Amino acid sequence: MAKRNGKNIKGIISALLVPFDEEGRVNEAGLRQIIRHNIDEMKVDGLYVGGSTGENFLIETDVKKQIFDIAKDESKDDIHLIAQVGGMNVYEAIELGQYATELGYDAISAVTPFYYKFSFAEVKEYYQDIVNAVDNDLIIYSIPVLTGIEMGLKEFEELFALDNIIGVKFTAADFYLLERLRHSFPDVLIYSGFDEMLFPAAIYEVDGAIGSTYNVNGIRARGILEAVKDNDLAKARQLQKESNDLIEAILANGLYPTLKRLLQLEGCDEGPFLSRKPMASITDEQLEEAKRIHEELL
Ligand SMILES: CC(=O)N[C@@H]([C@@H](O)[C@H](O)[C@H](O)CO)[C@@H](O)CC(=O)C(=O)O
Repeated sequence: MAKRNGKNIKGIISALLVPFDEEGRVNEAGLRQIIRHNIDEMKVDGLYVGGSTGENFLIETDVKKQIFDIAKDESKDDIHLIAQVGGMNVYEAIELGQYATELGYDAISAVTPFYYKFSFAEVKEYYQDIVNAVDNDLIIYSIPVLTGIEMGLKEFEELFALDNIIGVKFTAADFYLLERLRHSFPDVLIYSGFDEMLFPAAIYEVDGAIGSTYNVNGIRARGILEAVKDNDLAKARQLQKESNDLIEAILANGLYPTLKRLLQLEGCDEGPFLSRKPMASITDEQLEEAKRIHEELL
């Protein structure tokens, strides 16, 4: 299939949650409901498939492909699709990137390799290897707090100079760096990666946001982007405050189990909505708190 134009991907992009059953298999019917909920109710502009929110680092290559298949099949061409293919295995990243490109994904994304303390030269070669082998646009995924890979303006400049690297998912609270990046690379796509910091990121004119909580809070998030564009900062701040009341409660109760429970309470009710081991199953207390969050904060 022909390469799609990742440059059009802007706005609110949900990092797709994936429900699993007791044996760790994908609950396909539930996954399809989550995708439809994102498209029909949250009105998202796109889905980020295979992110950490999809528990991607806990699953096998063929299951990652299965999830890419289901997301493409269910969403057709209704929204943009980004396939997160990165990890510690560059050969897998290439295989998955080629697979998602064949399926018609608009772009791929790859987290910086983690765990080992890779040098910037190694990180750059990883991206070079992926873009050499995959005929698609690529969005860098930078999340230093979890990967330990810190990059500054100079490093980003080197990566943006590589063919087909079109953007970055910027998951950091470094607003100085964000401002410098926006100023220096007006044509590079920048996505805010921390949902609780969307308002300040929007002030710096990010092109969009990729995050987990948009699965249930996509409408408020869009409101933040629109209010900032309209220069209605009081409204944007209020929406971020409401979002952060919600995000704070979700994080305190356990991110993925709570988001999955909220989706169930929103009507995505087909089959089990468990996490993949070694992530723990939701407890009765967490279920109770999720109910309260749904009633009071959503
Ligand atoms: C570490 C983490 O979970 N980050 C989330 C955020 O959406 C995050 O859940 C949210 O801001 C709450 O802290 C995303 O940036 C991750 C993401 O999009 C992905 O890889 O699935």
